Amino acid sequence: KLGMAYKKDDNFGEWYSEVVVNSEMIEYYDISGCYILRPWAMEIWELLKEFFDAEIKKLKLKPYYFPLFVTENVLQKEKDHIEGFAPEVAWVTKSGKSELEAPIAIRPTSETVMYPYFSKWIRSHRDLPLRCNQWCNVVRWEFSNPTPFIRSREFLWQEGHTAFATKEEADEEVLQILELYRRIYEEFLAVPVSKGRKSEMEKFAGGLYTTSVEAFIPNTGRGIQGATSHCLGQNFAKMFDITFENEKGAREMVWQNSWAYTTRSVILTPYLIENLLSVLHKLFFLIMYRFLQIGVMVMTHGDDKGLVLPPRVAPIQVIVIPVPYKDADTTAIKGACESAVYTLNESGFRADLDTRENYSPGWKYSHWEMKGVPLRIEIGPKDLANKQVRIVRRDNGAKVDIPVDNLVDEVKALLDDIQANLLKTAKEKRDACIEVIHTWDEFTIALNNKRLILAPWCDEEEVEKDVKTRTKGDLGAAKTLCTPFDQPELPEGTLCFASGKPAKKWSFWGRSY
Ligand SMILES: O=C(C[C@H]1NCCC[C@H]1O)Cn1cnc2c(c1=O)CCCC2
Ligand SMILES: [Mg+2]
Repeated sequence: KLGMAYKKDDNFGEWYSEVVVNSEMIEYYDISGCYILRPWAMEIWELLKEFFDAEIKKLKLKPYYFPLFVTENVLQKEKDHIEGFAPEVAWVTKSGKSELEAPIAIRPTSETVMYPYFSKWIRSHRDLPLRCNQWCNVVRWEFSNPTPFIRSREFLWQEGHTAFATKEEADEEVLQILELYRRIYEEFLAVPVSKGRKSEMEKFAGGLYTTSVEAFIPNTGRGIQGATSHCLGQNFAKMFDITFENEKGAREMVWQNSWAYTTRSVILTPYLIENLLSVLHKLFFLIMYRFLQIGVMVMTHGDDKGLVLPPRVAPIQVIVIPVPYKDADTTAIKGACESAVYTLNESGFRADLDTRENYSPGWKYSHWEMKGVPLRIEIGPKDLANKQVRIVRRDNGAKVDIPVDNLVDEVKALLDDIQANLLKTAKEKRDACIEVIHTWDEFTIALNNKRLILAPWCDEEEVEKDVKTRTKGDLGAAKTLCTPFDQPELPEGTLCFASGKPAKKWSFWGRSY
């Protein structure tokens, strides 16, 4: 399938759904809310996993695998904050024809699976810190409230669960992990994010505080929460009796963190919200595509020709295409292509060639542009004669002829430039959306202009709730996205934009996914 039916700026949701299918990232599945991850998506996920896993091993994280299933009574231990989530929990009630005595839950997250064993394993301060990470799938049978849409139900993630003797150690690790999440976005996906702290209302209810990296999609004017790194305080230690004997022989509760970069996000929500009416008669668009990192990357860099992949996550960084003319020496051209690929692979690049006879060069150009491959190399008779290759950039379409002898250096320079260029462009676009406001009127105007709003706030939860109420609408209410660690100057006497009380901090506000 070539060419896009939808334009990114005209019909974002449809454009997005088309891109992820045409680029062969996902295939829709016959259970709504589930999808098949094809190699073009899984290879990206595996590149991110390779980086993150290596980095957390430096932080002494150990790999575990806990069961998919959790019993009802253990799950209920989180009852004080879980009841809000209860509808999302999927249960196994039968095996074959017979009912199970007691239903068994499928993990929606693994605190209740893990922490009874943390309680058993942690006895003395010598057993600390305990650092556990698992790569797995989780199931959340989510329903997006008013619309009849079923949100996706299974996703992949990594979940880190750590326990320390002191709060200081926990606080430090929260930020170490958050920095890794920032790197995933900015250094791999070339997506700019803001590090900050969630408000009391937006944080994980079971924790002490939540930090997150927040991205923003200019096309829809919506913030998107990236990964989250929570300090749980001693809340779960109390729930699950996770205590240790300290050096003085006294018994203390541990301090815990949990953190995930969840490959989930409601990608079609912008589609849902933006096109609620058209959506209703397009019920077949039931697909919820939750692939946080990758979804945000597609949205940020994609264009009307399809995906644009940052080189550091591109499964193929360079595609080599022979351009034979009728009387050309096709064997020599093919040989030149093969040696170019060989040279690049030997130098550590992910290069491949497309020698399929049944497709024209032109068709191949469009196909690999749709898949977002950062560089295309064309080799025709002229290139062969001049001992050169033609390189075409996917991000800006620039064409350059380079001597075969300089191939590796030129490709390296081009890929580095593309990676930097994608982040720089995305940062400029995101920054252009940021609007600093001081009054309620400025806030509502900025909100309707799809801005990422930076506003002085009194930090009162009642006020946050009030803003949500006052901005209700079919585009969704405004909410706090995070309080950025990087705080601008707050002049004495600055008042909260919503309550008029003395402002305590600058926070990012906006609509979100
Ligand atoms: O999962 C978390 C917190 C925490 N879990 C571990 C990784 C980090 C972070 O996501 C919050 N949460 C979200 N969603 C649900 C639950 C839940 O606890 C429990 C019930 C089902 C739905
Ligand atoms: Mg949820």
